[in-house]
Amino acid sequence: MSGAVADKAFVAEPGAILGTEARDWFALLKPRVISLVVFTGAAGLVVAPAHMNLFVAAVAILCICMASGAAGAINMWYDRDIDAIMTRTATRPIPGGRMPERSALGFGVGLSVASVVLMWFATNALAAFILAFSIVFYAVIYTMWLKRSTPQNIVIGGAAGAFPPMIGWAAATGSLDVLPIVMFLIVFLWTPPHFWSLSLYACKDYGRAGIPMLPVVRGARHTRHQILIYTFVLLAVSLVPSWLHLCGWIYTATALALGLGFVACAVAVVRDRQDETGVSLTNDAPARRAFRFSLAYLFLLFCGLLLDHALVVSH
Ligand code: HEM
Ligand SMILES: CC(C)=CCC/C(C)=C/CC/C(C)=C/COP(=O)(O)OP(=O)(O)O
Repeated sequence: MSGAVADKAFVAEPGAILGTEARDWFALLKPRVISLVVFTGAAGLVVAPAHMNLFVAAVAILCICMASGAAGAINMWYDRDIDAIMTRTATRPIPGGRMPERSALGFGVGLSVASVVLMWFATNALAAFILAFSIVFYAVIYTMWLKRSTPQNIVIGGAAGAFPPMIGWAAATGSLDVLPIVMFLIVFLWTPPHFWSLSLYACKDYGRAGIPMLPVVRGARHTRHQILIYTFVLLAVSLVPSWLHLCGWIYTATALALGLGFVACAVAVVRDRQDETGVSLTNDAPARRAFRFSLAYLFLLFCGLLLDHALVVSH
């Protein structure tokens, strides 16, 4: 969509109250998504072997929050044309006509710069560098390039959302180690089954918007099998910290139980009743369940890691 067209679409409501505007700025940050992103970043910071000043730790977590929100705002600015087409995203602040596109871009870029500078001053150059790289990875490499060009978009682009545990660890220690790299790999391998479960039932939306998501390009049957493969690999990689004796039994039991639960969800997705083209005859009930489970999986796995760190590893 050209700037002129989008600007015409923006009609400032004369009676707009501050509450409505604040809600739109907030929505631009994709707050529910960043809550989990920030939690994984905080987990990386907490399990790192360093005694960090509480105030500095809080500032570092705030920087991850600002950066992921900023990247989300730039994503919404760039994707305003396709967001207007998809039912799920049509009421977002820009396609909904409640925010001028340039304001969203300025907000995203300003917040990005502020988050990186603040992280550098508060912690160290390594954490600030990975933070900046994550913003560029999500806002430019995923959003502006991969998302519209390849069905592997979220496999590669998923790296953006996997960096926060490394950022948290780097903020605390000024360096990296095996555990934050494995935490990166866990989020990286979790992203495809997380997103492809949703894309199975949001497939029509993506098709109409011309986004080459896997079920649109390769079909639902292929996507179901890919989900199953990734959950198996995720289960194996989630146990690496146990094999390397970086975690204790609480983490191992959590990873095993959650991993088997995720595999069971994926098996149900593969076995869903389908027509001859692989399209679900159950309104994608198993895929919807797998998506919900993916959110619980990542949250609880990192809870297990934190609990393990508090009760087992540090004693
Ligand atoms: C490229 C990678 C990813 C893609 C393409 C993706 C895509 C999506 C999409 C399309 C939704 C639905 C949002 C909606 O209904 O408006 C969603 C929801 C969600 N995603 Fe992801 N996601 C990715 C990575 C991540 C990461 C790394 C995290 C956190 C670590 C995450 C956490 C969440 C959460 C918490 C929700 C639920 C939001 C809600 O309830 O509205 N996602 N994701
Ligand atoms: C520290 C830092 C900068 C981290 C970045 C973390 C982050 C925001 C990861 C991406 C998660 C996400 C919402 C992807 C969906 O994008 P989409 O455009 O495919 O989804 P949409 O259709 O809902 O807009």
